[in-house]
Amino acid sequence: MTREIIIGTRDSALALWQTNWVKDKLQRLYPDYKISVKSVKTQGDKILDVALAKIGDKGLFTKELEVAMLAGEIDMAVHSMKDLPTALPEGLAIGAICERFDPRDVVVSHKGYQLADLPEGARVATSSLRRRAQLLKYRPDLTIEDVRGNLNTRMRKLEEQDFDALILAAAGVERMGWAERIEEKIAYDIILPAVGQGSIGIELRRNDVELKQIVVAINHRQSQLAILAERAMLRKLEGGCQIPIGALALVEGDTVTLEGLVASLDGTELLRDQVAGDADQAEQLGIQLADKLLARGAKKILEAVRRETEEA
Ligand SMILES: NCc1[nH]cc(CCC(=O)O)c1CC(=O)O
Repeated sequence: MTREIIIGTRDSALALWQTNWVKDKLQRLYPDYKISVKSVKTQGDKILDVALAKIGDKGLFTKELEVAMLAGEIDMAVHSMKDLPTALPEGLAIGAICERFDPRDVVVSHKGYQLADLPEGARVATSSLRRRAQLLKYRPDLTIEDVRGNLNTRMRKLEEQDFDALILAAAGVERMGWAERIEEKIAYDIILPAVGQGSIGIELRRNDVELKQIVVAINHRQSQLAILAERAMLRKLEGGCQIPIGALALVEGDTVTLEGLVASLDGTELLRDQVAGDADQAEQLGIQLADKLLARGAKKILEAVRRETEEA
């Protein structure tokens, strides 16, 4: 007899889209399994009035799902890889990393602006310290405004609060069906994405051998190597998601090229570097890049950021 597989997810529209995408893929490959979806509210979905940087506890969008998984209420959780902390709880593991979508950040603007033609002092909305730092490095005149909430809420606030532009991940905007609202896909030399951005991952119980064998079918090797390299860099730098750290690994044939960045909150100090090497050394490359950045002074920048975000 085949068992039922219960997939846990947050209940935001994007999370549900992602979960159904995974469910459909699995159901097509394994028509005999009954696969169902159960939604769980996470801290990150409940606390909507506080800036992310201030509540920047690791696993804000994932913890409740992990608790439910360990309790056996769900069998696996579908996450945006960028929201999944680099250290997982004892007993859980990443079972698959699906093919990455476009990792870039994008500009959405009801006024039709791209970054280069935003007027002096324009108000740009993002709650990400990584985006803020890089935007200020590129355009120190911009006013960065905090915006919280799921994608629907942020899109609404763009117009309600009359921001000039809103920065979001291409993957989320496109999954929500809003591709035509994108004014610009931001080049990597202006904004390096978040670790894991654009990729959907599956977390499961380490000892669930049957499910592990099922989900590897939707693992995408190149995306997995890229994201493992990025996560190894992040882990070594000990940054949560609310620290100005960016990364992007590209895998071509047997080679991984990994670029990474650490910045101060105002973008005035910004270290960017890259390493390249063998794809089967992806995680070592991430550590190598972190070491390279640390040798250039990343530690001082990160310590200052932690102090400043705690004070804020
Ligand atoms: N932190 C929220 C979040 N988590 C994942 C995505 C986008 C989808 C993805 O990166 O796979 C978003 C929205 C955004 O940053 O615009």
